[in-house]
Amino acid sequence: MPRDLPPDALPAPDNAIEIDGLTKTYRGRFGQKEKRALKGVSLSVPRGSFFGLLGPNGAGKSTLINIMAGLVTKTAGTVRIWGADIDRDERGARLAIGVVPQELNLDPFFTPRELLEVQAGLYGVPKAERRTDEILALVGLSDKADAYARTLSGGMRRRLLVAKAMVHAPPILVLDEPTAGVDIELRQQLWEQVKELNRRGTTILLTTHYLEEAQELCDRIAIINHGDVVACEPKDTLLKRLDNKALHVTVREALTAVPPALAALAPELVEPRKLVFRFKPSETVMGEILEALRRAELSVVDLSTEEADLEDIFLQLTSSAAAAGGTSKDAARA
Ligand SMILES: Nc1ncnc2c1ncn2[C@@H]1O[C@H](COP(=O)(O)OP(=O)(O)OP(=O)(O)O)[C@@H](O)[C@H]1O
Repeated sequence: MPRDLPPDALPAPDNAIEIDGLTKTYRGRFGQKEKRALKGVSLSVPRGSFFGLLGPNGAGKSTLINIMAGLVTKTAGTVRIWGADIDRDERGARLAIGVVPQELNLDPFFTPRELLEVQAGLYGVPKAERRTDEILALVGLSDKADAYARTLSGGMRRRLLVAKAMVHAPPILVLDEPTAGVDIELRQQLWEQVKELNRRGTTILLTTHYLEEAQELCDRIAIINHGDVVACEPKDTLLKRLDNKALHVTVREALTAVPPALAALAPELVEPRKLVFRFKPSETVMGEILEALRRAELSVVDLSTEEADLEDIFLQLTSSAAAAGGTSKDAARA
């Protein structure tokens, strides 16, 4: 694929990716029913963001990524990548994006250096502009530059795929479940490298099942379920959505029932000396609970709080979408 403009010479749009009303229906074959994998997805990925696309198995994440990568044909809707419409300027869209696929599909008889050189050739990157050694260093594979790919560990292969997606210096990097099967240490290394790319300005779109990773890495998160977007917000807004906190209190006195003075707060007596108060921080301040405990003449021995995390939100949103028959807007408003 010849390349006219280095991606950094392209005008920088506000949104690295803009998806509007995207639908995909896989035709049923061999008597199977057709499958609506995407049901009118609209999403914007701001330039420079670290964007997480979360969803359970079969939600439609790979379909979405494969449409962006030009591997799957959409049924309807528009997709603009770095300002290039995938229907009208397919090449512009392809040049602006580097995709790290889920499968470790590498030619075993190429070395990392050869692989990156071949890939650079495919994208028409002139020899003088190739950054093979720099990219290998960035993904921590300098010392394996001349080893056959088949001798690399799973984690190294994964990092090589990241390197391969970067040879044409795309301003957007898409990672489809990049840490599946990668051990914890290598996962951390990979994340550090991807974070560094993001700090240097690359927009990252990541799909993952690991909620805690999305929580740690991403600044914006979209949740997709049954082909619908059920949430798309800055991470902090999403985390604030669950207005729920739990206060765990250990008291000196052994209780057999919740004292009447606490009844209005409806705590749960989980053990004779342990009470759990669930409350909405927007409505109840913790001081009110402590004051009620004092009125009930209980001596507090220990206190700890528990905040909602992304996992809670994820479960809440995906289950409410299922209950609502999977309609995105209703679920997102719920
Ligand atoms: N080529 C295909 N033909 C028919 N149905 C398909 C095809 N590819 C995907 N599907 C279906 O479309 C839906 C979305 O699949 P997709 O792979 O996009 O989900 P996903 O969110 O990426 O899941 P996973 O995390 O398991 O990869 C699923 O129900 C899947 O079975």
